[in-house]
Amino acid sequence: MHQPGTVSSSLHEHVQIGDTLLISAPAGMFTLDTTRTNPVAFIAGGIGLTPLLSMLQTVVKQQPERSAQLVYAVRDHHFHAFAEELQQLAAQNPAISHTIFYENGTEEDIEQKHCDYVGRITEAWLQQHIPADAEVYVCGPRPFMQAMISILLRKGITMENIHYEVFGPALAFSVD
Ligand SMILES: NC(=O)C1=CN([C@@H]2O[C@H](COP(=O)(O)OP(=O)(O)OC[C@H]3O[C@@H](n4cnc5c(N)ncnc54)[C@H](O)[C@@H]3O)[C@@H](O)[C@H]2O)C=CC1
Repeated sequence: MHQPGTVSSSLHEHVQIGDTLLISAPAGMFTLDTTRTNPVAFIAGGIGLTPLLSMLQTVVKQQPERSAQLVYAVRDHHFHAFAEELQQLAAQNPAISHTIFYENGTEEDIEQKHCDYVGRITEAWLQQHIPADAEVYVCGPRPFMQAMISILLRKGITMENIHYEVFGPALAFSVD
């Protein structure tokens, strides 16, 4: 069987607590463009939330006036990451909004304000809530990104304003 994640597997198998590691600074293309001032939307699926939360924190620090929204799709409350951080970030920053979708949620989850909607992010919701002039960052499982980017393109947002990150080879990635 193919072993996924060469680096993570090696870390799990060989590195011990207390070991000293030589690491380089982070690098990559999936970074927030803070020269832009148009509204920014972060669309996260599952653990794809992690880089987007970091970008949202950067908006708060460096562009507090910039309108920013986080849309987060996750299976249910067991998988809901950084719930408190997100609540606090949104509560302390009027320019930020966040919307949570629980794929397998219940009406009780909505009543208890764990999530806003039950089910996946819908085309109708994105069409209505993502501003046409938004800069959009998408990160999640491949089928999720394909679905989200296809909707954004149908909405008229151009690829120039859509940013996404595929973990591993990007060869199989295409949109409708
Ligand atoms: N950018 C990347 O390359 C990323 C890759 N992954 C990989 O994806 C796999 C699953 O990651 P999990 O965090 O467990 O995510 P997951 O499988 O729990 O999915 C998260 C949410 O995405 C939504 N979703 C999934 N497929 C969809 C589709 N076809 N259309 C619309 N919405 C959809 C659902 O609301 C679901 O609850 C892992 O192997 C992970 O490594 C995860 C995040 C980022």
